[in-house]
Amino acid sequence: MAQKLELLPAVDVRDGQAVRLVHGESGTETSYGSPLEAALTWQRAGAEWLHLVDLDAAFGTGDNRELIAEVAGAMDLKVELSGGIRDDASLAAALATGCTRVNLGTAALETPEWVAKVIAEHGDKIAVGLDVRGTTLRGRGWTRDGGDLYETLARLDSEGCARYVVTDIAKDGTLQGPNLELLRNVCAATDKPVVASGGVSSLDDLRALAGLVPLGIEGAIVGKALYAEAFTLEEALEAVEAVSR
Ligand SMILES: O=C(O)c1ccccc1N[C@@H]1O[C@H](COP(=O)(O)O)[C@@H](O)[C@H]1O
Repeated sequence: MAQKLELLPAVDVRDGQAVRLVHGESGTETSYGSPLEAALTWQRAGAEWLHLVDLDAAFGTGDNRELIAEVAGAMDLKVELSGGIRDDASLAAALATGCTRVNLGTAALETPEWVAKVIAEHGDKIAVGLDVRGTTLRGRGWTRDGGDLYETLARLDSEGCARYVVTDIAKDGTLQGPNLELLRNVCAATDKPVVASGGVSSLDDLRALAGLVPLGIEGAIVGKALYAEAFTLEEALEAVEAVSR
């Protein structure tokens, strides 16, 4: 039996609300109400993971730290926490939520020494989010260029980074399908597991990602497709289970 693709339904929080953005652009929010209710909905549907993002912290427009801690604390499932984790204090607050791992974006581009240190200290509790346009990384709410994808990947690999969360910004929030070519290329460049993010629109997209598990794709973040009810989480879990049988 092949390894099953892990599914990570996303709850992105802006100004206290669960939202989805298009291309990660501030101002494109569609609101989906209470983040806790959204997270509990995915948990009740059988999710094993939650991808929980503090978008205000990522954009530098404040934070939702207490709410994020409340959501993470209410979950029985595994939580991957992202957004604004850039120094010792924000990392300590993130880990104190009891999350399974954190996902660092901007810090990996702007403070590589600190990221190397926390990778050495925390091992697989640290993932790095590689958020790209083409092959150029973007940080600070995806508003600033942050270097070349493959150079950064090689550096992080050499520092022992445990896994990567790869987002094609051009696909994120668009329901246009994941960038399979990018994901194949990243998997070819690292031996570490890769979580795919951006563009999932259908069960066929999830089946295509499940087909990349042997290359190193470990999981897929699903956002807008679930909120737009393109399929249910139960259907998604069944679809990836079927590929692994
Ligand atoms: O998830 C989004 O839609 C998103 C949009 C714009 C910016 C960030 C976004 N998401 C997450 O934020 C972290 C990066 O945060 P930081 O740079 O470490 O502060 C990234 O990993 C995405 O998961």
